[in-house]
Amino acid sequence: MFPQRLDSPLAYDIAKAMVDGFNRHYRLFRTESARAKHRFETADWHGQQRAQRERIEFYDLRVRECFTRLEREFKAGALPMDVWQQIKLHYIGLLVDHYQPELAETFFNSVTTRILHRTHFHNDFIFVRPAVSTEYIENPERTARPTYHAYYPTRENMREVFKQLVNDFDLRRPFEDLDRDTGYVLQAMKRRLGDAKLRTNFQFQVLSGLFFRNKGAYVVGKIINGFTEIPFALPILHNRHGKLVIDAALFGEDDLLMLFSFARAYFMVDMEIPSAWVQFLRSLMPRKQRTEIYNALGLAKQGKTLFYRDFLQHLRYSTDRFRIAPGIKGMVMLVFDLPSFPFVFKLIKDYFPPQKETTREQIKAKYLLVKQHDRVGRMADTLEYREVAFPRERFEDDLIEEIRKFAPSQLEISDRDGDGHLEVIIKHLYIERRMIPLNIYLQEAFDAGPGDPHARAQIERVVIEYGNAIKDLVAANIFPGDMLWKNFGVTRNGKVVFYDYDEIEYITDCNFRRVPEPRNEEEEMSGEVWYTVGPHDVFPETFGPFLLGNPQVRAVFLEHHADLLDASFWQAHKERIAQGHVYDVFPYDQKKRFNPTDGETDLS
Ligand SMILES: Nc1ncnc2c1ncn2[C@@H]1O[C@H](COP(=O)(O)OP(=O)(O)OP(=O)(O)O)[C@@H](O)[C@H]1O
Repeated sequence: MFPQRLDSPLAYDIAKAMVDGFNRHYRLFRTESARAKHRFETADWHGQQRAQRERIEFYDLRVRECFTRLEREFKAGALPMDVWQQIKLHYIGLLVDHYQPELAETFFNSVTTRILHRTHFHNDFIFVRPAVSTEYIENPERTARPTYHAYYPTRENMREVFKQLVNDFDLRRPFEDLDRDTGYVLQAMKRRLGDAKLRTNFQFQVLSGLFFRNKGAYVVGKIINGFTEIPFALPILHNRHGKLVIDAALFGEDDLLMLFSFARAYFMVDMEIPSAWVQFLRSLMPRKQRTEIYNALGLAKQGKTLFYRDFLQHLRYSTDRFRIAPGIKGMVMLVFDLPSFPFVFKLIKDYFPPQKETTREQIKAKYLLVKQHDRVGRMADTLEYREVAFPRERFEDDLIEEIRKFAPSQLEISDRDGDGHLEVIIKHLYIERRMIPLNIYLQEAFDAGPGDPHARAQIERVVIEYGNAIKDLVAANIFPGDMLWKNFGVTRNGKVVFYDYDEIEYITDCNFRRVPEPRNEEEEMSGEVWYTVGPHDVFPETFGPFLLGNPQVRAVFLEHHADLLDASFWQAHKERIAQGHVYDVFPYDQKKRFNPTDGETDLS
């Protein structure tokens, strides 16, 4: 019921305290993101990675701070519900001219859901749906930086305009040869545009801030010509002499999707009006959900909120049932999915078989490590949720039985909100993109038979990709622990991504060893491991028997990735990382680089 009067003197003060709490959060978040430019200019790669990691924590810290303030100053937990309703209305009022209203609404939800009882998690008290529009928000001040700039080159001045576009980012480090790089970019653009006539509206629209991640900075924009729009991104890197170079020109939605993939670390971008950035980015990648774009921009809580809204909407408009996910069941994770929805839901089992010496806390710590680490396009991002309620009638009975058997502590079946509908409530779960498990993918190709050329090509491509995935992980200082095919998935665009995190370790914590020579015949003939093995010892030459049973797989693997079976490969990279080296990992095809010998090479 809508209150006729806002008559609680406390309600405004509380709403104001919450907006202040959010503003403080966004100010800190933005400052940290803006500092990425300086870190890039000064080649502070460790600092960049540290900041990427630490920024993820900011949100929860600010929510906790705000919650504590409300409890201390206003005894928020004891307030009657009509006051809470007024708080929401005041809060909406305070957001009328706000530049990040959607994020502020999410912040409100994060704070209030810590205080209110679950039965009040509806639109009267929290923002189940958004209330304040994010359309057409602009900062009217003349000095404010707009979301994007438009440039209108002609054929004659294209080179000059393009150089201006790059110089407008005001990078405080010289380019080695911007004129040369401009030539590369314009050539690539010409190839892309073909002999299309330049229309009167021909222009470049470019987001006004650079996107920073690891050792790269990216210009992101689009070319508009008549009715055609071509998205583009230009990676800027340091070359081996510490000078800046434009390393490639990426055109089209597919290349941008790779750059903004869910399997990479979040970008650092200085944004005043994030919704306007999201809108622009969506125009470049219409197939990418808004939730994933917010995630890629480091606004992961907003991504989470939108994901949940999209998920509820999907549930309402679908009829299929949650089921045990296809593939080999996990020993520590219980995985289920909804066939019509492209994500999987993972919960940690209550007990594990003896070979898995781990605990719920350790597994959570590994998932957190992946969230905070550079995922280099090879580890899926996860969204973590607590107390998720699903309609009971949408669950298959054998899935319920499975959860009851392996994770009873995580399961509640009840009608908590008293609306007459039974719900399955899962205490803690991770949600991540569904992929085709690599073992299933390979099996399908094996089943097609060695005479099928398409299947053979598929096996070859995916085995090479698998080795590349492991090498990218190595570059990011990650040892996957368990490298079996079943722990990797194949994405929509054919990339191989790792998703089983419970055994990962830092490469620098592992001890890569050769299997010692047997000292006598008895040891030699022994089918058992006869040498002593420390807790962090890894014997790469023993990977083969588990992975390479199939002759075609074996041949392809040995041709491209035999080094992975050699302890010295791992040990050498471990040493370089330990010395402080940060490897380049390119979020685009190496073939697209203008000058592949520039800078360092990656591991492949
Ligand atoms: N993102 C995903 N997409 C598709 N299927 C998945 C995904 N994540 C997990 N699965 C399926 O669930 C199974 C178990 O998942 P996962 O490997 O994470 O569990 P685990 O308990 O850690 O496994 P292990 O027993 O190897 O330690 C996988 O083998 C796969 O079949």
